[in-house]
Amino acid sequence: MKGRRVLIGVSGGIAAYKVCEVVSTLAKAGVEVRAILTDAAAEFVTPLTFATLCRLGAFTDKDFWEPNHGRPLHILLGEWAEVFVIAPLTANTLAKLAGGFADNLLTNTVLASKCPILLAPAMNTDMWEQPAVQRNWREVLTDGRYHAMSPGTGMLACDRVGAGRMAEPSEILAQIESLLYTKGDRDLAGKRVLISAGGTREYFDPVRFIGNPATGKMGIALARAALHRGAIVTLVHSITGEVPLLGVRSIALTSAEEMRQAMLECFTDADLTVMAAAVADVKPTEYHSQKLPKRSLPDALELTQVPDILAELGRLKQSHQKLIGFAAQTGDIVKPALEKLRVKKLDVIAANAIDKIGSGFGSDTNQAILINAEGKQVEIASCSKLAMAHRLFDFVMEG
Ligand SMILES: Cc1cc2nc3c(=O)[nH]c(=O)nc-3n(C[C@H](O)[C@H](O)[C@H](O)COP(=O)(O)O)c2cc1C
Ligand SMILES: CC(C)(COP(=O)(O)O)[C@@H](O)C(=O)NCCC(=O)NCCS
Ligand SMILES: [Mg+2]
Repeated sequence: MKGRRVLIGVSGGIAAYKVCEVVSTLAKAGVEVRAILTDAAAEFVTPLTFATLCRLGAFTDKDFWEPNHGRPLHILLGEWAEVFVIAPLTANTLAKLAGGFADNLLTNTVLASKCPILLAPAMNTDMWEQPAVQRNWREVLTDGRYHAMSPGTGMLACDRVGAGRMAEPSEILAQIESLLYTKGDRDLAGKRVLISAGGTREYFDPVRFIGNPATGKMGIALARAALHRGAIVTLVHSITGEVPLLGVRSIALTSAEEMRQAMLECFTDADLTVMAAAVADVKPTEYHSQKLPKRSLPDALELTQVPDILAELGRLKQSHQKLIGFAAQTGDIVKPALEKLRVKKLDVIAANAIDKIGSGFGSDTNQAILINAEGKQVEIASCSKLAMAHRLFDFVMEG
């Protein structure tokens, strides 16, 4: 994202305080950031705070009317931006966007720009659910230029729990990264994408299990990337902790057998399936429903093979469906990946060197060699898992 240009529009809601973190994270990643504040936004967070975090400056309506910019400020900023983010988006500014109004720097810059615009509304539940607000929201989204970060449900600043909570900074940041990558293109629009994530656990009593270090980060990145490209996404995951993905159908489970059932159920409808989960290959043969006392623990554990989900999906695959696998390997990664691609009838495999620094389990970055059924290979150098997800979808869509 280094050197890319992101314009942040802030309208007047209390959620503006969380956008400081978005700006700070972008600036630290080397992104060129500028901010526009409405007069109401400046009541919540000062332009000085945003200007300092941005490094490149924050602008208000006072600047809009200054005669010394050379060319009009809204034209300069509109032409400069590669991605425009409006967060928080107030009911008031949303109404202006829906109507095409331009009575301040922020809304003039919207009309004087052509880049994709990411909208993150935030407001009290009664405000959000107002028919006029909902009408405006539907109206703006008919314009493909706008990308929605729909608000979530949770605790609001008025001490109420309900809809209207602004998307979290981490989600906004992820979608900015996607928009910089795709330039707003939705090449997976209407496609059903099924993704598995995380590492399964095979318990032999209520507290002890066979597992692996997978965290689900690659699968979550794939789900985000697919969602940002317009897909209808289902995420089947065995991840401990919350999966905060709004707009993704999420199925939580624990064991390989549960994952098998869920994947088989969802697979029929899927256009594209990516198996990013690390599924245990074996499970303890016996399960004890009560915790075994230490003294009763066996010296050796008898194991049984678990069904190979990916191979089963490969056998069920129809010609219109695409199936993508991951091969987490150490040492020579290409040879075993090619074998897995062929045996399991995959369309694409990502050969993943898990013994390299900044790659594989738990890390935020990844590197891989992508291989398709025709034998084409592309090496992807270390990048964020979200960037890896986009490179993978590009590779699949290019054929
Ligand atoms: C304390 C306080 C909190 C507010 N929070 C929100 C909010 O979360 N969402 C919203 O749409 N409006 C909120 N408003 C109302 C807007 O600030 C008001 O509609 C303003 O005119 C918006 O102007 P702008 O869209 O130009 O920024 C709040 C107002 C106050 C005084
Ligand atoms: C205000 C806030 C950003 C607080 O988030 P936080 O709980 O993570 O600190 C979040 O609750 C939110 O996005 N709320 C929607 C806007 C809102 O509450 N407006 C005021 C209602 S009167
Ligand atoms: Mg395996």
